[in-house]
Amino acid sequence: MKIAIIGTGNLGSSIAKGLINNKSFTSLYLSDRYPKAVKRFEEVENVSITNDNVLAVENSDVVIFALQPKHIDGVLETVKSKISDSHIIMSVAAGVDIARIENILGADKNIIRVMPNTAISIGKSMTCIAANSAGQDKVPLAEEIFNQLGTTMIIPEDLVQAATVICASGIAFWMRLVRATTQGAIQLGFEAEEAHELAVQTCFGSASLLIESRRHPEQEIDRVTTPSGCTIEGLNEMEHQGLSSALIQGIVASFEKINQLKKS
Ligand SMILES: NC(=O)C1=CN([C@@H]2O[C@H](COP(=O)(O)OP(=O)(O)OC[C@H]3O[C@@H](n4cnc5c(N)ncnc54)[C@H](OP(=O)(O)O)[C@@H]3O)[C@@H](O)[C@H]2O)C=CC1
Ligand SMILES: O=C(O)[C@@H]1CCC=N1
Repeated sequence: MKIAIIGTGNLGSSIAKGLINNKSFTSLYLSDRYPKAVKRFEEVENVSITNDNVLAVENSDVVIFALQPKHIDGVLETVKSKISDSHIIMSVAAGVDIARIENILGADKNIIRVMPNTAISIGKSMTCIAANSAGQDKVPLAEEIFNQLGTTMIIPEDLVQAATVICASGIAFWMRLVRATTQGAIQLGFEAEEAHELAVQTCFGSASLLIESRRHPEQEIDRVTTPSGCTIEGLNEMEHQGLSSALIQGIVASFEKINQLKKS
């Protein structure tokens, strides 16, 4: 598969790293106006680093646009004459809907909105996928690419904004929870590095338990909360302080913001 990534900042370079680790391409063009974040991939076989977006499009079948919303329209305009009916156009831009891309490239082009997160760099992304009408038969190919880089879910386009908040911004939300746990552990007497290790491994164990047991979180909580014990004491205090409510309100605030971005 001949793949191009246009825009190799935080997310574009993470996708590149995941693809390179997995060797899941026959050629990979990485294009950015200043491709510094991917310079380290210069020597990788079949990887080309460029600042020529047109060259990248011309030499690829799948083109992933990993640009900020404010840049994507301009870049699409400059490459649109090179985009054919056989190209598969993917965009990860938050708040940029398929209609906006169709307005520039045409509704007859295969357009797929993909929403991964930065864990794609280590093959652990939760990636949501939604396609336009023309691109429906290309969805299995998108699944094939992104299943190698984590887990995928096909969703209707009107849920992509919500998926962005839960899965893409979600990385930051979970990181903050890990950091808070670390701060708590330091207060209880651990060195910072030890506290970090304890927090990360416990977080990893919790997610792994849910993935492997397929049980509801509350069932796992029941197995930890000894009656009159310390766990329920801590959990109840967290809820008195608004833990669940704060998380839900944060998710809703993030969703409201992404909907404003869509209109701007
Ligand atoms: N970061 C994340 O975790 C996630 C991001 N997204 C979405 O992905 C998109 C990219 O985000 P992110 O990677 O964080 O953003 P970045 O700003 O880190 O990356 C965008 C890259 O595109 C480059 N660029 C700008 N204009 C051009 C151009 N004309 N030609 C080629 N390259 C260009 C930028 O260069 P320069 O720096 O010089 O402007 C930058 O390197 C956004 O739309 C974001 O909403 C979605 C999910 C998760
Ligand atoms: O914060 C943002 O707007 C982008 C979209 C999701 C992750 N980063």
